[in-house]
Amino acid sequence: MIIAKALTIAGSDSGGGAGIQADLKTFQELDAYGMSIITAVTAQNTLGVHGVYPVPIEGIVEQIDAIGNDMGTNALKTGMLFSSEIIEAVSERIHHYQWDNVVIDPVMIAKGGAKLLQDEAVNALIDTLIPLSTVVTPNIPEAEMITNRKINTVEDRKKAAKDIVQMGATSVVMKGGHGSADDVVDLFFDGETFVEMTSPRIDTRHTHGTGCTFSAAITAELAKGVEIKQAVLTAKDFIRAAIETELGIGEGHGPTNHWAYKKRSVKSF
Ligand SMILES: Nc1ncnc2c1ncn2[C@@H]1O[C@H](COP(=O)(O)OP(=O)(O)OP(=O)(O)O)[C@@H](O)[C@H]1O
Ligand SMILES: Cc1ncc(CO)c(N)n1
Repeated sequence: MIIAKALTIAGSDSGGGAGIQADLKTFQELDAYGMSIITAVTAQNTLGVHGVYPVPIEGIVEQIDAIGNDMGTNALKTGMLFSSEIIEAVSERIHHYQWDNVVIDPVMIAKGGAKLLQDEAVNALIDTLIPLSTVVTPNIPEAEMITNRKINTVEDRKKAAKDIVQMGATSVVMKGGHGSADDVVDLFFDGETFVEMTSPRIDTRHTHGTGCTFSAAITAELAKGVEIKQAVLTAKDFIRAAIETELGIGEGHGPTNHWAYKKRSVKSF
């Protein structure tokens, strides 16, 4: 049996709904063998981020080398990278190991408002990481930061997606979770064609870690050899099932239900 291997390079969420923990749960549910590089430890629950402790660069590089020198990976994603130094070190190692199927979730701010990426690190993201990516998955505020554009209309989104491809990304999914329209529209662009992936907005406050879970699902699918557009469609199904069947854990923005997709075999696309 060939085992698909998937790697996450991200921050730890003690609450288990986002970050490394969401990624590993998602990899497991989608039948990929999960591995992790921890870039920062957060003290976090459904009420917010209470502390951020970046791992020293040598510790991050040593974790990556431990995987690169032995196990390898079929796909990887990045999440919380926190500083330009971490972004540069991670980019250099991805390049060194010639890893492909690279999913960049440009995590910047947690739902409660805590900064998970320092402002000055956006340039390092653009210069070193985006050019290595198979797909970049910004939400609207992240796409605004990366492209330095205000995004209000669908046309604005398309222009921003084109800008990100110009920066060296192979494809982009601009996520539409933020906002209050009846439908959530994720815009996929592969450099040539735009595809709007639309689903009904689910009315819930339990959306902690939706972005992490979505990008982890794309990564697991790429690890198994699925092509990018289909990987994104499956990820949208996965996150939809996970949001629809909330667990009701915690007093604030609770985690999504990582079991739901496999248990229900939801297929809506
Ligand atoms: N209320 C919702 N109903 C249906 N789908 C949603 C909802 N909220 C988010 N999604 C889906 O979840 C995925 C992640 O989108 P979102 O815009 O929430 O990412 P994000 O802001 O990066 O998340 P995070 O806050 O975890 O970083 C997308 O596929 C989006 O369509
Ligand atoms: C560690 C971590 N990564 C990403 C997010 C974004 O959801 C978060 N809240 N925490």
